[in-house]
Amino acid sequence: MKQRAPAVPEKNPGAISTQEHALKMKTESLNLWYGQKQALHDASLEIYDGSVTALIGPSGCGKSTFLRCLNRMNDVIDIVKIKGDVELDGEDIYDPDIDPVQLRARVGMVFQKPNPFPKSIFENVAYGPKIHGTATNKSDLEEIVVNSLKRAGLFEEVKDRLDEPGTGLSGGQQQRLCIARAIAVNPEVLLMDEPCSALDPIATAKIETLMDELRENLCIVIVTHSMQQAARVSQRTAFFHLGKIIEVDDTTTMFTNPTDVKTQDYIMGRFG
Ligand SMILES: Nc1ncnc2c1ncn2[C@@H]1O[C@H](COP(=O)(O)OP(=O)(O)OP(=O)(O)O)[C@@H](O)[C@H]1O
Repeated sequence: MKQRAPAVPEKNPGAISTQEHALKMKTESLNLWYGQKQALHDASLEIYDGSVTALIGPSGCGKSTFLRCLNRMNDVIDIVKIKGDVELDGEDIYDPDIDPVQLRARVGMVFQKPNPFPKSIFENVAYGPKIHGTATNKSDLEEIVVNSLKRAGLFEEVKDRLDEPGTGLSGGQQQRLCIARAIAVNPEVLLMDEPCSALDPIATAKIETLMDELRENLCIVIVTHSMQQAARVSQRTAFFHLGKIIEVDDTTTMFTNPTDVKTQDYIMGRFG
């Protein structure tokens, strides 16, 4: 059965003013090849502070590839070649002087499948601050871990078992643990690649609420297959098709009055 266009839910956070929110990241004419196969074509996007940007589009259109360009996660794939600009606060993140490890502390990432380390809950969150040297002593570290777990909405559920393995938590709790781990190093941008696809509706709702709280202090870019989720959590949406960004606009406009016929067809469920 064909999917119907998602009504923009009442919970939709509404548009942000791109005048009032600082431009945090920007891609310009971004092209990416996996060997001979071009996966991104001249992708240009502006990403604003204090907002959630949703990347939507049919399977294989390049959403995850684009997301991974924002913190150079594609660097680890040998056959990848990239051309074009990606800026963070006006600085080229592909400049040879930029250390990708430091960059990934500023632009953190949460993946589709929760992937806690095989360590305790405490150690999962303490890992980043330890390797980046953000905590100078034990009590600093404890404070960072507790605060990160609180910000990720997980502390109350785990406060009595911080020494137990992170892998022993439920799927939704593990994903919030991964969010706590990502925010423990105070990233400025958080990339989320289908963070709720392995979660039930209650765990999904918790993550969505969390995203709305977290965006006060950072900017979020989320890849989602769910148009309803894009409409619920994001202020801006970019529609991808065959490696191109076809349309980008504030989320309400995108879902109620898209300009491009391909966007209309996708959100009406005519393909994808
Ligand atoms: N490591 C890789 N090596 C070769 N090709 C790849 C690799 N990763 C992705 N691709 C190809 O690049 C294109 C874009 O893939 P990508 O995963 O970015 O799309 P997507 O929109 O995120 O898809 P989905 O919604 O199914 O996750 C696809 O044709 C895919 O097969």
